[in-house]
Amino acid sequence: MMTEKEKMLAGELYDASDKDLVRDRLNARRLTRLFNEAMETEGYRRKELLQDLFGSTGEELFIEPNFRCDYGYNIHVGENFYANFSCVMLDACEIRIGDNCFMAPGVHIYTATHPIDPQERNRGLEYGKPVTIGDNVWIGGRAIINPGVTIGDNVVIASGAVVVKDVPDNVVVGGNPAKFIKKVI
Ligand SMILES: CC(=O)SCCNC(=O)CCNC(=O)[C@H](O)C(C)(C)COP(=O)(O)OP(=O)(O)OC[C@H]1O[C@@H](n2cnc3c(N)ncnc32)[C@H](O)[C@@H]1OP(=O)(O)O
Repeated sequence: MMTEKEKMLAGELYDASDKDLVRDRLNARRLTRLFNEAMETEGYRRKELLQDLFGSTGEELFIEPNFRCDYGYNIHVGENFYANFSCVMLDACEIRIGDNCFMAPGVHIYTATHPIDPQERNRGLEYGKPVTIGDNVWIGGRAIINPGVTIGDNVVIASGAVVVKDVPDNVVVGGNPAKFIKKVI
């Protein structure tokens, strides 16, 4: 029989009140609290805390506090990752981000979702869909990346975009829902 964690990672309905998942979220809250409280002069400690929190990282990464996530271990960022203030990543499923990706303030990435049917939703079960972001992606301020979205390489997401569908390589998209704006030369 699958554990609740295995179901969560497989994108199946799962019970988030499962004791192992509660423990894992508490650990992520502890690490993010320590990260968010670390002094601006403690760059090395901040980086170590992120490396403990995330599933994998490159050598170079910098996140401006405050940062929030659910589990941390489902987040994989490539080389040279940067996120500005108030980034939120709900990582019930994997969030995979390539190399040289930059996030402006207030970017939210969600893998977590709930059933549309209220009866099913009220049973307390939820599920997730992974998010994948390619290399050389810049996400503008207060953009939201919805569950299940894949973003290609060399993409710019305009500020305030709500990305609900996959985005191909080499384009700028924006708006709610995000649509093609122009090609990246
Ligand atoms: C780590 C950090 O990033 S911190 C920096 C924080 N800064 C930001 O988040 C800024 C993000 N920048 C943007 O959103 C910019 O508008 C960009 C990069 C998407 C586009 O900039 P430019 O290439 O200069 O495009 P330009 O201003 O000419 O606009 C092109 C078209 O896109 C539209 N557009 C521009 N920005 C947006 C937006 N945020 N949402 C929707 N449409 C937009 C314009 O209205 C224009 O449409 P039109 O051709 O019909 O007139």
